[in-house]
Amino acid sequence: MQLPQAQLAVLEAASADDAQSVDALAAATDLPPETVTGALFALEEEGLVAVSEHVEESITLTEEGETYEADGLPEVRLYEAALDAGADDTPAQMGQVIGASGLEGPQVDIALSNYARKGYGAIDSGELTADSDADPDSDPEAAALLAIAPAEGDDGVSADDLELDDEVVDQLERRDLLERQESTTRSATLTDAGVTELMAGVETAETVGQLTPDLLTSGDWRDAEFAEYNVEADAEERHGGRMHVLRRTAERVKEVLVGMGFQEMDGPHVDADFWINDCLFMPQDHPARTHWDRFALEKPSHIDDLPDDLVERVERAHREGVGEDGEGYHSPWDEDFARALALRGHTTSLSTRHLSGHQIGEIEPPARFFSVEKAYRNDTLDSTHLLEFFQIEGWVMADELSVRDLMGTFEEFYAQFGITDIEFKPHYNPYTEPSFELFGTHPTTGELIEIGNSGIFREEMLEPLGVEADVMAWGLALERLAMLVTGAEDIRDLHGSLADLEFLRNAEVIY
Ligand SMILES: N[C@@H](Cc1ccccc1)C(=O)O
Repeated sequence: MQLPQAQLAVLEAASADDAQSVDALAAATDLPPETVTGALFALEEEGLVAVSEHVEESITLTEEGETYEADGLPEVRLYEAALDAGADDTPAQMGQVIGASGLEGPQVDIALSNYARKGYGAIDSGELTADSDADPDSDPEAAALLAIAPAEGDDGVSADDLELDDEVVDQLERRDLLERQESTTRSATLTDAGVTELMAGVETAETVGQLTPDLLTSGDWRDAEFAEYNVEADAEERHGGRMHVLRRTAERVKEVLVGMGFQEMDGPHVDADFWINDCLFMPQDHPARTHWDRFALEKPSHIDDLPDDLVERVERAHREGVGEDGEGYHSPWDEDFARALALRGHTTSLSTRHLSGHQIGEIEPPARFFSVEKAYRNDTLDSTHLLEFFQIEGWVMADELSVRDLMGTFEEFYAQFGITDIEFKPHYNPYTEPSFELFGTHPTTGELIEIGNSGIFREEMLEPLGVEADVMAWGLALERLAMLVTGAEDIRDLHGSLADLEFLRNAEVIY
């Protein structure tokens, strides 16, 4: 019989008695593991080898798990401090024991929530007792951490080898102290037919793996035997470049909005407070206008050019209000304050610029505009907040708009991303009445997350801008939409210096 070279090499390296793994066969034949796997599948099809698969679970400690493996579990450290404080005898002040334990930050909560569960003692109205029978040396979770901790150079241990208690492992997994991985190993033995063929003598068949220009020009391709493709063979993963999930989500959002009849707005990232806040009837002493939220510009610090007539009308709206029963804010209004430059805290500055007629000329109703652009806020970074983020800004100008139009627009928009369960909550903005926040359900955590803010622009804002029709408007968070669409649980996985490359490589934007 004739076999392609790789298959023959694998057949010769295989044994009838001992199952050999792909890695062992790869080492013996000097072939890459994926070639060996391919050859094995072909040989199995010929009935010459039997291939068995073994799914192995391996366990590794997370960074937090490693910390506790080295320093002790927080609840054990708390117990030890409690014993030192004599809490096995008389209850001790919780604050003191925590101080003495050296536990800090989130570890304190972790210690407290595991302390009673694991029988180390009780916590009651600020006092802590220690159970003198508890034995941290036989803490099963601590023992499991030790057993799993890798020896130098090891990458993960086989779960089977460890003989760990399933419940303990589950518990540690819930605590995010370990991770499980599964890998499939294949091994092969010669079948009787394989042995027989080998004894009868197998020759190398000249097979061609790749069609070359030579084969084509010489005409040799006519007689060549081509190696078969094996689409199931394991192969090395290659990661090419791809468009970032956020960028892809943004592109998709633009397509959807253009499809819904919207036109795109453009405008400056650094803008005068006038356009960012004053035109929105935001009082100059509003807390969001202080340095806490705002990235002010030092150079230049003020805009040169504002339309005088508009400044005058906006000032009047702030001071006196709009309409017969207008009241205004009774707070100072200062033009210099309105001229100050900052990184825009929302892209609603683009909407005020456009609605005023000063950006692209007068806009007549009905009109629909949007932007998907960056906004900047001096927030505290956490799993749902970044200092800069993308807002999906939009507005519709028409006669007789109602809340139903607003809700219907969101339902139509989010449905394009498979999100059909958005929820609305009444909200307050100085520039809209009524106002709504939008929430979506996170696909994996099930948590409700805020995805946007919206409303119908009020008279006090529209009148100075010279708009007579109704305008409904919104600012939606692109990152939050991306979280709902991709299942990302932490916004910092998406962008910034902590971005999760693995996630970015594999995340899909489904629509
Ligand atoms: N500017 C608001 C969003 C918004 C825009 C327009 C109308 C209502 C709300 C925000 O950043 O949250």
